[in-house]
Amino acid sequence: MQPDISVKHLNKIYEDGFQALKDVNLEIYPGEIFALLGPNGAGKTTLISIICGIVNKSDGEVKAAGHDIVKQYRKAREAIGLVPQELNTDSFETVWDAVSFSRGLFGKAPKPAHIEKVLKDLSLWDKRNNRIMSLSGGMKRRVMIAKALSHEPRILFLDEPTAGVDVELRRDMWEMVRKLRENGTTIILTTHYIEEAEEMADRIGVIRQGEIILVEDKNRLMSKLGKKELRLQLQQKLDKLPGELTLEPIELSEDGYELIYTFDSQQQQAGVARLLRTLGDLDIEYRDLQTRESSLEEIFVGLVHE
Ligand SMILES: Nc1ncnc2c1ncn2[C@@H]1O[C@H](COP(=O)(O)OP(=O)(O)OP(=O)(O)O)[C@@H](O)[C@H]1O
Repeated sequence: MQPDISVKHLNKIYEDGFQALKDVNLEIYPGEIFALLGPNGAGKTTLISIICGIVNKSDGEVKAAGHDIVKQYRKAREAIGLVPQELNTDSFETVWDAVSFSRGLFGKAPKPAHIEKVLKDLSLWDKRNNRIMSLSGGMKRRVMIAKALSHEPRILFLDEPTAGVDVELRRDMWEMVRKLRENGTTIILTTHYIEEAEEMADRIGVIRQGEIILVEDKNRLMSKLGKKELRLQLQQKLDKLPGELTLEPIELSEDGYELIYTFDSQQQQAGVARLLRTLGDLDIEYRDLQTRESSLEEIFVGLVHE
């Protein structure tokens, strides 16, 4: 399958000499939801801006929908809708006019039926005659998405789509993004909210200091890098960890009443079974046990701070 976005050996050095992207390689396929994660200043916006033709690359090759973003600028740009981080919504225009106008900017002939569909999909139809400045923050965000979809792009970039929005609206946005994907749109989003990536993404890319350090299917990432923790509450206090247990990644709590065993999700069964057998052999009794899985957040923090 031909990727919708293809980035090869991309570098970006800003005029002041700062290298914001270092040999970035990335492919994103039709119909995916791809989440780009990275700490502040990692290069997420720079990467998106280059793909969308807003910032010039230093070198490398970037294609959108099979079109080179420099040599076939128009075609590449036409395939992309961008919802930027900064919302520009002080407009006196009505929702309908603003969204229709955006379509015109791409040189596309008016298509009221499409604008109507976009507004309905985004629950903006009732507001079509309202001025944008009179809308709530959440509605304004939807207008930004409607504008980005006005020219029927197959790829949608969302830069921090839910920054600063409340939990309810965030859930609404997630629902909406899923609906767009069902209609065949490829979606690339950057986010600080790991929960957002965990909830929505099919694949996750992690960028740190301008380098893509990992691209992985979300579920595989969680099972590959996720850790599990087993906590055992002991019947009797232990003064120190018995020698038989020191080979395992196991700790004794300060008060001596709890054993904490951390293991990779993949080695789960063998390790836990062995541990429980050893405890039995040593006559160490426990009265309760709990397990906990690490979240994507913990995996992410581990990755970017390595
Ligand atoms: N025009 C510019 N000139 C010089 N350096 C820049 C310019 N724009 C961005 N940078 C630097 O490039 C790096 C990457 O910035 P970028 O905005 O791409 O990061 P980001 O991952 O999107 O961060 P955030 O999550 O904070 O939005 C930062 O160190 C930033 O200061």
